[in-house]
Amino acid sequence: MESKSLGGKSFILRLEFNTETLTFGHVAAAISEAGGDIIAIDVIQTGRGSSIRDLTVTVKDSVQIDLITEKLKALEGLRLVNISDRTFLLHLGGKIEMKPKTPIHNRDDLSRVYTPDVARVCMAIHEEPKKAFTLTIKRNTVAVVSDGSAVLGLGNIGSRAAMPVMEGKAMLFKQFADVDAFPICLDTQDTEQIIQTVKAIAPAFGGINLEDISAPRCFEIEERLKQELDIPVFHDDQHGTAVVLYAGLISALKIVGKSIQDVKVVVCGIGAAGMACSKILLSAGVRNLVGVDRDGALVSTRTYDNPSWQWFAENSNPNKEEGSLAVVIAGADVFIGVSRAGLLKREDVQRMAKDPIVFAMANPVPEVLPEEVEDIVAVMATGRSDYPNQINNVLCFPGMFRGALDCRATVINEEMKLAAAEAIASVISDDERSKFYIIPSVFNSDIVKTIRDRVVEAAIRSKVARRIPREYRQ
Ligand SMILES: NC(=O)C1=CN([C@@H]2O[C@H](COP(=O)(O)OP(=O)(O)OC[C@H]3O[C@@H](n4cnc5c(N)ncnc54)[C@H](O)[C@@H]3O)[C@@H](O)[C@H]2O)C=CC1
Ligand SMILES: CC(=O)C(=O)O
Ligand SMILES: [Mg+2]
Repeated sequence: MESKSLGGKSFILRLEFNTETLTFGHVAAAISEAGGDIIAIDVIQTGRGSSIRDLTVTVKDSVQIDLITEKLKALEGLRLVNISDRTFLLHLGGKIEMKPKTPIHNRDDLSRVYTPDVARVCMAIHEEPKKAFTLTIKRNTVAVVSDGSAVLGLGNIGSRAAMPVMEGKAMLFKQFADVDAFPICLDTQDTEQIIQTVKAIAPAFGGINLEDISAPRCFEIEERLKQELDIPVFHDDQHGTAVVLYAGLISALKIVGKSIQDVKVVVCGIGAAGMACSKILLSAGVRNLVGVDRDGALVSTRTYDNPSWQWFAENSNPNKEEGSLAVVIAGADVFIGVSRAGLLKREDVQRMAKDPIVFAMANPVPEVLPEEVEDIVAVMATGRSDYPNQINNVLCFPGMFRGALDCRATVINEEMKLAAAEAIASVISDDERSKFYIIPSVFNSDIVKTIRDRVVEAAIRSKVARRIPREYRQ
């Protein structure tokens, strides 16, 4: 994978230099010539004739870090003490921790939080199981469950390697919605074992967020768990992505002045995300939607072993278009990529209809990088945090679960998903909307609350709420 497309990186260089033979200007010039930007300087130690400094340097391409190192090593009087990758530093020891809500100072405290007094609380729950929601962490917890089979667009990298993403999701849950989420990476990719394991851990949780489990197993796992558990089960890559995509597309279509019924949409990658994004668009009125996977367009003149593809072929592609992405992209108004890096070429975009909308949402590297096509697209979005228009399920899942937990919903249903999409779309006014601002940022202070409120209202309306939050009580 090309380092450039993984985005800018920042490193901390610890340098010791002889201040009698070398000025800081020499050091800064060497870094700049090799393509680095110094964004912070910390003086660690100064002594007679020498100085130790930490320089935080950003580079666009990791090749530049080698150039910087070479240039610095060539400077007489300078010692490169250490290089640290800031991203790895941030991951040292993991990104999250658990903290007690009250301190335990003495034996009396100990008796109450633990044995003997805890037994009375246990028995209260035993007698009335729904008290688990008031007397345990259940009312605020979500399990982020993965089997490591489709981690971002990195593929089947396994459960250990999936942990940094799941910790990241847990972190986002807490930071944006104050939900206590637990990363749970399972050492099995067997559908039945995953279902049974999630069922077995469910008592501790108010909701289950399935993450990065590949299609088609993810469909059965989610369906079965929805039927067999009484707490919301939500496959984020399917529904979180579809909700945000739908909100983004409504907004982008306003920019180009096209209507959802009239556009040709090509979805590349009919896996978990592609299937759900397509379903939401078909139910929103898209008539001409063509799905493309490894063997080209899914079309009803062919038969598929994968039942979800068979359904897809029978419910899309009305003109029975066949061929590769490069073929079916002709005349498309919208490209939605939820597949792999680099699959969409500039020549493909040139063959799209006037004012093309390109949502290249594969992570970490999109189907096409914005800089490759920005001069020929009307609206461009990616799933990443380092470009404008981030279409990413992070905009949905914190507010969605905040709402579902607050009303103790038994499920997350279609009404709640639609409410979340409308909430996201409502945060940007027509005056604010532009080709670089079709979707609110996850840092928009209104986003989680707006989604949460609409989700609670939808859950109450559709009778899946077990608790009516105070502000909705008559
Ligand atoms: N921006 C966002 O919020 C999200 C982005 N994604 C991204 O979407 C991608 C897919 O994720 P999932 O649906 O969870 O994985 P998945 O494994 O369920 O689906 C991926 C699909 O892409 C297909 N594919 C692979 N190579 C292809 C090719 N050369 N041409 C056409 N199709 C090809 C696979 O056959 C599969 O059907 C990943 O890159 C992921 O990071 C997923 C969820 C959310
Ligand atoms: C954003 C996300 O969930 C993914 O790329 O898989
Ligand atoms: Mg994911």
